[in-house]
Amino acid sequence: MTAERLDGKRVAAEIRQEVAADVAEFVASGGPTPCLAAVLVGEDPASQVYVRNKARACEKAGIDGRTHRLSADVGQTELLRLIAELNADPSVHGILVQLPLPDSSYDERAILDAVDPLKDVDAFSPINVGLLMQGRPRFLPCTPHGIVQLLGRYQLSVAGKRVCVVGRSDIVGKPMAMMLAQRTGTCGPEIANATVTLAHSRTADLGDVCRQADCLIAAVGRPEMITGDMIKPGAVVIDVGINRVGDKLVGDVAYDQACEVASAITPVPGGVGPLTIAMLLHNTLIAAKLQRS
Ligand SMILES: NC(=O)C1=CN([C@@H]2O[C@H](COP(=O)(O)OP(=O)(O)OC[C@H]3O[C@@H](n4cnc5c(N)ncnc54)[C@H](OP(=O)(O)O)[C@@H]3O)[C@@H](O)[C@H]2O)C=CC1
Ligand SMILES: Nc1nc(=O)c2c([nH]1)NC[C@@H]1CN(c3ccc(C(=O)N[C@@H](CCC(=O)O)C(=O)O)cc3)C=[N+]21
Repeated sequence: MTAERLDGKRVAAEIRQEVAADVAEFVASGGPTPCLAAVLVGEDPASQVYVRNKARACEKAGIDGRTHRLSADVGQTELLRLIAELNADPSVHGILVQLPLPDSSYDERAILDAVDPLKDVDAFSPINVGLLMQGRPRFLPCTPHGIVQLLGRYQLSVAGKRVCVVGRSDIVGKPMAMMLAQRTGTCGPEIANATVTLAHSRTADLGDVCRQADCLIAAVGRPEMITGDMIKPGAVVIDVGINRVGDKLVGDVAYDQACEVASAITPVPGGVGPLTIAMLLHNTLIAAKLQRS
């Protein structure tokens, strides 16, 4: 079998056009130009790329994208001061603090908690996590939401099926598992009602657990750790991993092997990454709408 390539880049472009049209309509109706403030602390090269891509995407969608670059040693107090300033600035609708922060001198939890929940376009604040958990989300976290959109637009239903999410981070794995297990309509009309297994580094017999899955979602951060023998024939494989190996980007899935077994798979690059950015733009427009009313 040669798996269908799920083109995240194309679907992301489609979503970005839809967001651009919605932004234009919102502004034409007298709304303010949506504005996203990204905060980048330090010089991490991957973060630089991501923030640059995001700024370009904002511009194309008619969103005002601002980047606040701080040196790695500004410190907790200064960073909290900037967040308080952005919270209080009515022209800023969305705030994103790029992770990871440069070192352990920052209390990441306290910094993310400081972002006004109405401007929390990453959906990392406790209130937004809680609302999602309860099935009444305000913002959906960007990466899992991008995956839901991709599955929906390729009409790959997971309803009633077994999904295995590998990785239990607060950014990807945990909210992904939660979203796919929700009732119809909770996270949009597209995708719900899966039977979800959430695997992690303490999972026994990971290969067996993965092989049960009709849909396998890898968000681990280990290059090509999901090998062909861990995939159920005909499964849909979503590779969230972004790993820099030498000068190449590789996913968490051994792509060539997986293509022989899976029915559909996302590539890296060009899979989940571009969708994350598209959903961030979507959330920025939602934030602007929330703050208008
Ligand atoms: N495409 C995109 O838009 C995005 C991509 N990413 C990428 O996705 C990957 C994961 O990121 P993130 O979710 O932040 O990851 P984290 O590093 O926060 O978490 C990794 C998870 O993988 C689990 N894990 C580690 N080793 C194993 C193993 N051998 N077997 C099973 N599980 C294991 C960990 O388990 P435990 O909890 O037990 O430690 C943990 O739950 C990274 O490559 C990252 O760059 C991230 C965000 C967005
Ligand atoms: N507060 C916060 N929110 C995030 O959403 C967040 C974060 N911090 N920190 C890091 C991770 C990672 N992440 C990516 C987004 C897009 C691509 C992306 O566009 N990738 C391109 C390739 C880009 C390249 O060439 O390097 C692709 O996969 O095709 C990658 C990774 C968001 N994250």
